[in-house]
Amino acid sequence: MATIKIAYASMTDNNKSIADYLSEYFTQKGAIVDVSEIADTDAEDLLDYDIDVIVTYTYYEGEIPDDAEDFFDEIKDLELDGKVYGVAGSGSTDHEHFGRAVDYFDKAMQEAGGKKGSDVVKVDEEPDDTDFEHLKAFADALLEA
Ligand SMILES: Cc1cc2nc3c(=O)[nH]c(=O)nc-3n(C[C@H](O)[C@H](O)[C@H](O)COP(=O)(O)O)c2cc1C
Repeated sequence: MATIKIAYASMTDNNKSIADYLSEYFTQKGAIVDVSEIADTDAEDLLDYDIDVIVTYTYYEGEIPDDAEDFFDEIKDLELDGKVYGVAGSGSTDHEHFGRAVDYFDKAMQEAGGKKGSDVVKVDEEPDDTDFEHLKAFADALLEA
């Protein structure tokens, strides 16, 4: 049975909805899921699970959220050694750098030696039914990676 960590950053709950959806879906599929806010998570915790999922908003002009900065920096010191990961997140297409924090985390996890189990998923503001379909495919790809 796969163990999965979902670490998320969210101010107005769009990314919390994504994390909650993924948590429910993985649980339905028989995985053991642990969900926490990035601000309360040590990056080293990622080493304890079979699959790591990061869910984040993007802030300022395409930046990592303040509450995710420490966690992001800690990822650089990890040796993920082929561990499967995926990154998703809600941003806003009203901004020039739509969902860029998602790409930053994806790159950091890859550079730390993670195995990308799915393409990233970016959501425009609140997730709708189409987004949930994309998130389901994202979750399935991670389980199969
Ligand atoms: C001041 C500010 C700056 C933002 N900058 C960006 C940005 O550069 N790129 C982006 O995709 N979204 C940007 N956003 C939009 C948020 O990432 C988006 O609303 C997201 O859904 C918030 O997620 P949350 O509800 O989980 O907090 C910005 C929002 C605010 C309030």
